[in-house]
Amino acid sequence: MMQTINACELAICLGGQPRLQQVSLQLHSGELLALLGHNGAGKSTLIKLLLGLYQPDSGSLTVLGDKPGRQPLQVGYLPENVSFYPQMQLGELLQYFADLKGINRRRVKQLLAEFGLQHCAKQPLRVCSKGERQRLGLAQALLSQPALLLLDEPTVGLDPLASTFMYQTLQTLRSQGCSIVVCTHELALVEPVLDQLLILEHGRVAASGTLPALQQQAQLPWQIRLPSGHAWHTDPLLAPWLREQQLLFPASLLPQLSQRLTQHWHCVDYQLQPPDLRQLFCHFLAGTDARATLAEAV
Ligand SMILES: Nc1ncnc2c1ncn2[C@@H]1O[C@H](COP(=O)(O)OP(=O)(O)OP(=O)(O)O)[C@@H](O)[C@H]1O
Repeated sequence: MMQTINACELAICLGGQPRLQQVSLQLHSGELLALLGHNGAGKSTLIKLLLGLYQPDSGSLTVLGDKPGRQPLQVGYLPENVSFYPQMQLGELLQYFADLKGINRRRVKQLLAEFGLQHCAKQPLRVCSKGERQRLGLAQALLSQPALLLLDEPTVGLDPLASTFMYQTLQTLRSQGCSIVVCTHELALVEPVLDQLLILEHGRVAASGTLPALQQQAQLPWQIRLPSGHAWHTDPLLAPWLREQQLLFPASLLPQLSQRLTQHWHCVDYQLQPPDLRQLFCHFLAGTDARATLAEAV
């Protein structure tokens, strides 16, 4: 698998303050990285480094085997607050971006159709809905069929259907070999599609790796929801972990408990739930003040 991003010990100061420190990250082709962190953690700053808009003060960074910013057509970008010329028509604007990148009209038509934007192609941007503008934003990022897509909070303000559509699109792109970095607070939406996670806390890496690796590392309790109609409390092996209709236990006990359920109780219809991304996020950012309230709610 080709390495799309190779970042080693990146650091940058902005406005006289360290904004990123010792940030390392490797991403391969066809992988999706969820870039998470509290507001002001440094997510957008990292994206700007990947685009070559900022230069690191120290550390090394290659994007598609090159210095960042050297292959603009290979990198698609959807900024956080995308604003387009309000008086331009949606289709006209996509064509304008295509012309800037030297891309032909067929691709513009194809993207308008793919993103369900044909009906509003002749509408000025100022009357287009947030969802239509965001789909346009993604379409412009995909004009040149980039190998790497960088998305900064792509679903802010979108309704649940539009957000789901956005993540389905990302999943398709990923399966076609596109590498994706998505910066988001929509943990439930990104969880099923991510390959890797990078959680930033005040510019430093609070956690990074795959979801199973972080689930292992966090050592948060796992849950098994049990079916009703059994006297679970009579089992000396299960009883210590029983809370109403569920077992809450350390991951290391999973083989033992699941064996007990299947062999002793002949129970196979239990639901196993490892810690989810929201719980992991709170766990790894537990020291961050704003996170404390959130952690209590989980
Ligand atoms: N050009 C700049 N000059 C000075 N400070 C900056 C600059 N760009 C970003 N910062 C500061 O660096 C910190 C990280 O900002 P950044 O935009 O990367 O955070 P973020 O994680 O994307 O936040 P959010 O989730 O709120 O979008 C913030 O404190 C921000 O004010």
